[in-house]
Amino acid sequence: MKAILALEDGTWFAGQSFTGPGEAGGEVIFNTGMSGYQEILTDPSYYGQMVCMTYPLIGNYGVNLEDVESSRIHCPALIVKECCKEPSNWRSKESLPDYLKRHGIMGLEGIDTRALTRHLRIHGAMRGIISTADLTPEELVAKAAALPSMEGANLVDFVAPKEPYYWDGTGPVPATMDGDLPLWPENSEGSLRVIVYDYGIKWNILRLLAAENLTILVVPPTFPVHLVKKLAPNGIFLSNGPGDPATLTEAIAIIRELCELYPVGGICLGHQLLGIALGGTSFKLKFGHHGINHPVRDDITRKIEISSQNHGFCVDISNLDFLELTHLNLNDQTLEGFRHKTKPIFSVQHHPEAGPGPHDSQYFFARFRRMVETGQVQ
Ligand SMILES: NC(=O)CC[C@H](N)C(=O)O
Repeated sequence: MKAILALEDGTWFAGQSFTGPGEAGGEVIFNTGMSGYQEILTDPSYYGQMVCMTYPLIGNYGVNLEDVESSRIHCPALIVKECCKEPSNWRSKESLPDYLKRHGIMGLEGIDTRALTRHLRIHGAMRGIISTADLTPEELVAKAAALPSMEGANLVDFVAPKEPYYWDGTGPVPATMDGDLPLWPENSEGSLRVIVYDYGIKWNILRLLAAENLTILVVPPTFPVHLVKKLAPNGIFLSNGPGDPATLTEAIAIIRELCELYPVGGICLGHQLLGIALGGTSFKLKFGHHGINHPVRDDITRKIEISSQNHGFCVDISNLDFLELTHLNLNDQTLEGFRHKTKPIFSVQHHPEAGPGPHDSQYFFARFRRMVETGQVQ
């Protein structure tokens, strides 16, 4: 079925919908991973973003039950050169088109994804509409231009939990409550206890925190500090998530207080919020970093890591002399991580949990555990 992708700047591409009739809108970005489409689709940080995969054949290993990063798909649409309709893999339970259809997500194929990617690289990520409706490209361009911009978008409420929960190894389980106070999981006295702020967390982060033998209690973005104090955790973790970090003023104010009280670590949106809470500012990157082969230098070990990345914003902490830059992106020299010079606080912009991607940065979780245990960043 014919479908058109129209961008806000007037550019448009004609292709085919492989998910039937429909319409979807959002910020159009590209991801350079050759695989990992299932993790990308279910990563809540992609909420509101239509992802164009630069690799030309997507879907050939199908969809399985294990590779999910949350319980649903968050991208409004997936854009590919060619979608494989007959997957072949021992773990596959469903084809990519069936999976997208079951979740009501648009799939567009048959466009020149290389031309689209080059366009976004030159002109920056922009709003777009994909539609099978009988509308002219000009009408669709006007619709795309009327969509809300990613800059200034507060999207966390669409993906974050409303209530505290535990992680049982495979999914979230509602926390036992005493009034408005969630309780730590049973028999967790004596273990290292971490409160995880969930702004749209990827499950692999929870899997890897749990693998460090940390007891986890996951809470919503505006979980108040007075309840944190009652729970007396050993540390705080701030998750990834969608949208513009600067809009999350309540979460930022909470983090600012928490930094005075506990060891704090963060990933991606969590890193950005931490940077802003400590006095930095955020800005939008031209087309963002979305892929699984981004080189990062860890200035603590002087090692180079190939990392998984997915972010459209970045933080500037250059005027804060109490923070030390620990990680640098070697593609564009942007900030990838920092630590506090005197307090147990550190974070990274990339995704050490991979899901999808290489495992070079997974030491983050052991480093986080050591910080929670010793009160010092090493
Ligand atoms: N993966 C994330 O946490 C993304 C953070 C933020 N929404 C950004 O695009 O920069």
